[in-house]
Amino acid sequence: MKQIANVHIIATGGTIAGRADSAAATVGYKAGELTVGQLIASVPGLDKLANLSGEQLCNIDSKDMKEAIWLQLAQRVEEAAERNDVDGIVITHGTDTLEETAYFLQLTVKTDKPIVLTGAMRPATAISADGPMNIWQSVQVAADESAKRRGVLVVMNGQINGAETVTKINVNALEAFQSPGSGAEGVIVDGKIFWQSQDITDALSANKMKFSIKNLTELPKVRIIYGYVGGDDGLFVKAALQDGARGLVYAACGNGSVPEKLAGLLKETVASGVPVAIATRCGGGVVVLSEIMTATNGFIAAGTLNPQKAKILLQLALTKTNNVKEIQKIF
Ligand SMILES: NC(=O)C[C@H](N)C(=O)O
Repeated sequence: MKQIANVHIIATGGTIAGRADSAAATVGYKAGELTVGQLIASVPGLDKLANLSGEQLCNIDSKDMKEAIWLQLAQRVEEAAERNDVDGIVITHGTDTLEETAYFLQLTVKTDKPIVLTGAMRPATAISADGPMNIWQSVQVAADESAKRRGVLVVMNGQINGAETVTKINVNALEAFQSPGSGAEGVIVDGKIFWQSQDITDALSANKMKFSIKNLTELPKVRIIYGYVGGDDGLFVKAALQDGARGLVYAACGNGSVPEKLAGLLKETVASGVPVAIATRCGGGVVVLSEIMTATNGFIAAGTLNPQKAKILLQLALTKTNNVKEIQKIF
């Protein structure tokens, strides 16, 4: 008899575990209601795909995800990945902050086993709920040898995206997640996985790059400042600094376009020892800064990372060093 893989499911809540009063409701529901056991039971034949175990870490709407929960989750994922009787891990999660959790795990969890995050856009009680198929496909990816050494993956709506590139691009559609620029790593069609990217990492060197969170009880405070017309008075920069921010991410309107009025304050911020990463609100492209902005002013270019992911990398970089040049290298 063919051996099937062992997949451990960690449930955290979200719409995938959401319940509404009516089967037609896709908005007025409560996220984080079903338990991990109920989620597993809702997918017919899942036990034939893999030997399953499950745990409930929390049961929340992911708008309420906390960095303290990330620290617990990363530890639980790593512990599960170290077990000989676990071949892959699936994490069920709300979609609103799923990309952030995925990227945090990507930067912190040392393993070469598949780690897959999934969620749903329709609550579990809806007609044509997308959760069960997403769970099925996630377990399938987590159980597959070919998904090893690909970093943390997000499986939704038949697409497999990488944690670093994926972002939620639609608030209603089932195809809510995409990787602008790079595209999906793979797709799942008719129960088969088709990889579109051959981007397999060397697990040893990838793991060496990971940040250790073992002794952390909280992450350094980093705030995102959003760029927009009329938002150049520095109010939020000053408030963030007063509140003890150890780093800032500026979500510029374009490629590194810091308004003249704000540039002075941000330069002073860097000079005072608080690093500033420049990302973009554009949703695509690579932020590349001029020599003057990096070498002279000490700004950090976020590259392809969106502001919310640049924030996570800056937080973790700050656990190692405050040195702007070092942090520029990490980015
Ligand atoms: N589709 C979803 O999962 C949205 C929900 N608000 C959540 O992030 O938990």
